Amino acid sequence: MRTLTIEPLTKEAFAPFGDVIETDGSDHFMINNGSTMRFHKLATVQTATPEDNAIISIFRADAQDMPLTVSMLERHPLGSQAFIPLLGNPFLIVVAPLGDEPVSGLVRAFVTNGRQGINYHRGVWHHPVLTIEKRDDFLVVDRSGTGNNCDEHFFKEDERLILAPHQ
Ligand SMILES: NC(=O)N[C@@H](O)C(=O)O
Ligand code: NI
Repeated sequence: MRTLTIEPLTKEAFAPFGDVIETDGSDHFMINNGSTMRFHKLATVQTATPEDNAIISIFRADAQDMPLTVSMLERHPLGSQAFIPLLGNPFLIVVAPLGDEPVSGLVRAFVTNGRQGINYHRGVWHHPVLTIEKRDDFLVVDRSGTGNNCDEHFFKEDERLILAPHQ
């Protein structure tokens, strides 16, 4: 099984998968009579139909045992999904490009710097949220509406991958 190289998260590297939500290097302008800096339109919430809603949730996620065998990825065909860390901790991301199924050889892993969130675009294959801390809180912005919005793909045994952040 291939051990994933864990790349530092950057807007450029993550562009095929979605947006990086961060102040560093982002467009901004002053508002509120000069008392507030607005980092504007860092990501767009994607939905599928006019009846859909963009909703805001909090995920309190417990750490997976590491090293982790990545045996599955999921995608949300009807909407984007954003994870914004509430406690300032780095977290791990495992993604694969759009397609009918994730391609094991194209799976990539990233680690955030604690000041970054991400917004998976519609249909981007990703692993369910992966903390580095024992437990961590995320603000999550995603789509609510009718129909199935979560496809899961389970890799064949020889396609599975290893995520080993502490080595
Ligand atoms: N199932 C759910 O709401 N969470 C996943 O989509 C995830 O990416 O963690
Ligand atoms: Ni998801």
